[in-house]
Amino acid sequence: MELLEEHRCFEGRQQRWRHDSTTLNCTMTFSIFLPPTADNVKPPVLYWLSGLTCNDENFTTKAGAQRVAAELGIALVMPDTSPRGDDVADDAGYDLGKGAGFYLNATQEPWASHYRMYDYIREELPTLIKAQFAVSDRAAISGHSMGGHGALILALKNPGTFTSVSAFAPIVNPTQVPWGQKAFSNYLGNDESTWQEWDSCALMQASQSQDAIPTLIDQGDADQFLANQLQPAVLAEVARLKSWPLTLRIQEGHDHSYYFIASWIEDHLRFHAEHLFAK
Ligand SMILES: N[C@@H](CCC(=O)N[C@@H](CSC=O)C(=O)NCC(=O)O)C(=O)O
Repeated sequence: MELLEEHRCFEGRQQRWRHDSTTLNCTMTFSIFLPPTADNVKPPVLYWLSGLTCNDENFTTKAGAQRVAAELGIALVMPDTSPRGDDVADDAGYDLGKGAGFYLNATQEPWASHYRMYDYIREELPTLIKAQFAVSDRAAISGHSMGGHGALILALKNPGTFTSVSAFAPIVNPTQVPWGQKAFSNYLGNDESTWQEWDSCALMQASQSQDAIPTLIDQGDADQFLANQLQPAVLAEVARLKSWPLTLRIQEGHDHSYYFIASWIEDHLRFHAEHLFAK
């Protein structure tokens, strides 16, 4: 691992690291915020998954999460959104290829050799974080848009791994909307039955009641992608039918930007803290 940057931030440390990923078969960069802690106290971790076109720095520099994470004693881990490098397949569109990994494991060429973001976030990155940093085993997950989809599917597919999940303007039903259909047909192929295991609505529909975890979704009503890409009400309806503890909040006047995330991230951190620190 190579330390690329380090900054004091409130009473904690904001760092950026580069490492070789065996899962993704390329060099990756991630950011981490380490809060101040008393000696021998290991903070829990909130994994943040960003959206289309992002890398690890969008959330780090725009969301303003560090002040409250420092106060609460939560470490923040911000991975990149896709594999990177000259030999990694890409597409001219902003919604496919680099910056658009969709947190799944691709099965189709030319994507399959690198695009395994699901395995990277589920296994390789947490293993590395726990080995290299003094953090506890307790973890929660959150994300925005494509990253909200990622957070939801990671939580739904891995019962017991996360204490809680939250999302800002997530793509909840990717099998039914243009962003998801473009990504899934390329990464997974045209057999739509293989898409279901990457769709949070389908996963929640098939979930067991004992696996439900507290879930918070914020959605701006002035979001330009709300009607044709996001539709969080579809997941809220599945949650209602399954008695899954999901709270969907519609935030008046907010769009899809990081100004929206910055406005509500404190609520999400306090929501996760309640569950990360529960006895
Ligand atoms: N360029 C695109 C829209 C790209 C965009 O809005 N990206 C969002 C995430 S969208 C869903 O995953 C984002 O977070 N951008 C980075 C930022 O710092 O704002 C278009 O013009 O339509």
